[in-house]
Amino acid sequence: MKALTLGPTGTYSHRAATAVADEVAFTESVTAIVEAVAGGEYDRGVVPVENSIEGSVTESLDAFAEHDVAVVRELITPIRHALLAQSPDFELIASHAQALAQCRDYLDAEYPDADLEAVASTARGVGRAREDPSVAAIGHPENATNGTDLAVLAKDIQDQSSNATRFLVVAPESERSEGGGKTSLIVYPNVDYPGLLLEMLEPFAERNINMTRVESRPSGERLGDYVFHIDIAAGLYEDRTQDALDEIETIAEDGWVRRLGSYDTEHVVE
Ligand SMILES: O=C(O)C(=O)Cc1ccccc1
Repeated sequence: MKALTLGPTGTYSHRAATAVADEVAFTESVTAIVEAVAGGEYDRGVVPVENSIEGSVTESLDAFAEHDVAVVRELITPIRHALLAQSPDFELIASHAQALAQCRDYLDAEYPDADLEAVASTARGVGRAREDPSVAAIGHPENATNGTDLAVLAKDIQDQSSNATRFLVVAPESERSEGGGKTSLIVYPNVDYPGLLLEMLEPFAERNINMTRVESRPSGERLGDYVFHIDIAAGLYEDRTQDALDEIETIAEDGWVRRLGSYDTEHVVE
C-alpha cells in the first residue's frame, strides 16, 4: 500500500507513515495530501492533526471539511525534537511552525537572538541547514545520521517532555469503516441561535458518549459561522452513535454532517 505524506524524507509524518504503508511518497502541504487521496491518486494519506503542546494543525482540519475522504486509522507518536546544524555558530533556525512553537521556551532561553523561519516541514528545515552553515534546524535527531554534515547540538528540546502528535490516516471515502472505538465527525449547522452548541452536545451526553474533542473552525462563508470538528469515544456501528447522529442531523438540517469514520487508537513508538 502506498501512502502520501508530508515530506521530504525525515519528517515526523514520514516516520508515522512507514508504520502504515510499505511505500511512502511526499508532498509539502497537508491539503495536497487530502486532495490526492480524495482524487483517487493515493490509497492512503498520513496527516498530522493535533499536538499535545501546540494544539490543532488547522490546515488538516480545514482539508477534511473541504474534501470527501474517510479516516481509517489514528496514530499517536511521541515527538522528541533535536537541534541540528553544521556548527553552533548559526543565525537562523528553520523548522515547521509547530516544531518552532513546541520549542519556544527553549529557543527564547538559549538562542534569544536567532531568527526563526517557518518552512513546510521539519525535514525541509534540515535541508536548509545542510545547504547553509548559518542555518540550524529542529527535527528528529536521525536527520543528522548517515553522510550529513549536521551535528546534533541538543536533544529533547521540546518545552514539555511528553510531547505527542496525533496523525490521522485518510483513505478514499468508499473505505470508511463503522468499526472501532472512536469516531471523527464534522458538523456544519449553518444556523446560529442561543444554545446551539449545547444542543449539539446533548445527544452525546444523554447516551453516555464521551466527546474526546470539539473544535470550531471558521466555515469561510461569513464571519461568526463555524464548522465543528467532533471526535467521540464510540463507533459508528453502535446504535447509540446512530441515534445521537440522527438528532445531530436534525439540528444541522440546513447544513451537513460528515461521518469521517471509526477507528481504534494506535500508539507508534519513535
Ligand atoms: O514537519 C514534520 O516533520 C511533520 O511531520 C509535521 C510535524 C511537525 C512537528 C511535530 C509533529 C509533526
